[in-house]
Amino acid sequence: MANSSPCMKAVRVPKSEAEQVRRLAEKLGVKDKSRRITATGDYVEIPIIDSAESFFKGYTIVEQDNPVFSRKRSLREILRGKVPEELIPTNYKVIGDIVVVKLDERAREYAKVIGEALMQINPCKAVWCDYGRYGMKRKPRMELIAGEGSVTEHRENGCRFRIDVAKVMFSLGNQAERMRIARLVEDGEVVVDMFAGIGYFSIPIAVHSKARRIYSIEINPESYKLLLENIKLNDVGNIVPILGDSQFVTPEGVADRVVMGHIYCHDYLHTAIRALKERGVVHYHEATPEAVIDRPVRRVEKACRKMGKKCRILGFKKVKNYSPGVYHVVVDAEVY
Ligand SMILES: C[S@@+](CC[C@H](N)C(=O)[O-])C[C@H]1O[C@@H](n2cnc3c(N)ncnc32)[C@H](O)[C@@H]1O
Repeated sequence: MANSSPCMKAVRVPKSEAEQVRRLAEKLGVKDKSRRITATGDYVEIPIIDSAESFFKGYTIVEQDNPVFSRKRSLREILRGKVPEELIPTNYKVIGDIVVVKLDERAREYAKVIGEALMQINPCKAVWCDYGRYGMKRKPRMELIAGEGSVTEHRENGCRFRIDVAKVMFSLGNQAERMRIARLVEDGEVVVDMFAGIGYFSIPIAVHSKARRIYSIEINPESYKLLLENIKLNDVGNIVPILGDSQFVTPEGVADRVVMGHIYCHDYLHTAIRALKERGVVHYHEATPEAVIDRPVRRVEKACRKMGKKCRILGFKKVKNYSPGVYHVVVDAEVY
């Protein structure tokens, strides 16, 4: 499996250019907010997220050996004496101007005070507690614990996403993968995004590639509505949004590439293969326990065999840790 240790990249610029580069990183949504901007001598380092280096061509990219982290420590400081040390969250995510935090079962009685502390250290309008996702639609179970509002605009990789955190999921951990796929798309390709959501993959593909057409299929009307808004927001004209179950509405024989961005979608592999032209690439996602780490590859190979097709595994990559001992992985396979 590809190395997945967290990347601590930063753009190193002379002080005089720091503000300009910071603004660019913010605008593109690629500034790593978990680390602080640091200055050494005449140079400033602006932390950026994994795979964002290509936005800073001509600048020096460094791997930070001693990154300075922000926020987490101050959350601990604010909550010391109010919340038992071991129940203070060590991690949370910022989506646009909303903070989303997961709390240990025992920390829930302190939800309000934790929410207020998070509002103190983040310029945000609301804090939501995330109780996980359920069903094939991956609907989040969320509770408002401070502030108000659930709709926000998140920027990443030069794309804008309008999102309602109370209604649809958003995984910041998939950010690098979304950009990786967009970069693989070659000029003139037709792409099918079988689990489009609010446009997680479709929007970056439309923004960063010269795809001829992207069929974006989404079953949940709430996500579909946001997908339509995001198409407008990013001013892209090559996405064909389709509301429906991809098992039934996926066009056949049209695609150079199919994105299966759902971690429980092995039952849809045949549909994905049918969507391809004579030859094409499938990006198949799965949440798989470490003990059966080769299961996703086996499933792709089996589906191809059943359909009388051959396949060549182009890549197998960990996207992120899903839960203890379970990985979210992606298989890239050429099918012909
Ligand atoms: C939550 S997204 C996956 C997240 C995404 N890969 C990312 O980068 O963050 C999966 C989407 O697939 C949709 N979905 C589930 N089953 C579907 C189906 N049969 N047809 C079309 N869309 C489906 C869900 O409603 C959801 O919006």
